[in-house]
Amino acid sequence: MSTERDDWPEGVARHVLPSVDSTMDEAARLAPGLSGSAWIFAHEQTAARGRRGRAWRAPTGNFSATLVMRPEGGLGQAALYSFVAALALEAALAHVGGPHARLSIKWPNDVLLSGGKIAGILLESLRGGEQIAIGIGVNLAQAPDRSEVEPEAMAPVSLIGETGMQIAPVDFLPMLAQAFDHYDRQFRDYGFDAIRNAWLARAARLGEEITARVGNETYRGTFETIDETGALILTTPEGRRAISAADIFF
Ligand SMILES: O=C(O)CCCC[C@@H]1SC[C@@H]2NC(=O)N[C@@H]21
Repeated sequence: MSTERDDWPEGVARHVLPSVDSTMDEAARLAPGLSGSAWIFAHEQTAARGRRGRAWRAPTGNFSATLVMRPEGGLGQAALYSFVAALALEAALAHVGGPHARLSIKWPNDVLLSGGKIAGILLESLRGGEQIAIGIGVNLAQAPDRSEVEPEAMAPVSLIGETGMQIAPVDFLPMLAQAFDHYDRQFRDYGFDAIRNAWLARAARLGEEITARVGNETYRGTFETIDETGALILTTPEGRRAISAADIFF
């Protein structure tokens, strides 16, 4: 189903499914027939996945969707969309969570609420990078148990648990789609600098000591900034390091 309403970005398609294996898989199936952007939303996913092959629990009541789009600047720019998506997600959650919701973004794209992980973003390239799939899962109603995630990972939290606010996942979709459209326009009009500045204003632990795990190596240092490629800049006792992929621990 594809519809358009006033609270929905112009020219963007919407597919609403009762249940699906993973909205990422559905995105890959639909992508060849999509000329523009499309949000694929599911009330429930039975085989959702997270980053690095981890499983992702997506029960009814939590938000699950994937945006399929053609990235500005091709595959080279595609990874920067994870910052665009994180900003959009933070904005949509701020809208729902109200002024007291303590939101921040953990590099590169985990949105935190009250210091716990409320949402995850998974970016995959489709059809050789011609299109990208940006999968977003939000614990609106339920968070997995602490024992279900790695011991060093951020504690999972839910919107309802931290703020008492309740929103149906399907009602969260237009808020997120509009917020994404807003930051996507900023990216297209003003480049990554605009996104980078907005992202840094919301960054968790900026200027503080953090740990980055890159494969088997672990680096501890001060989180200085992110560069024009989105890499995390860490000042360690051995010098300045640009890290483009890592697990981050506080
Ligand atoms: O590991 C993470 O933090 C990323 C989690 C991404 C989960 C979302 S839910 C919607 C989309 N479909 C999936 O199978 N995964 C993503």
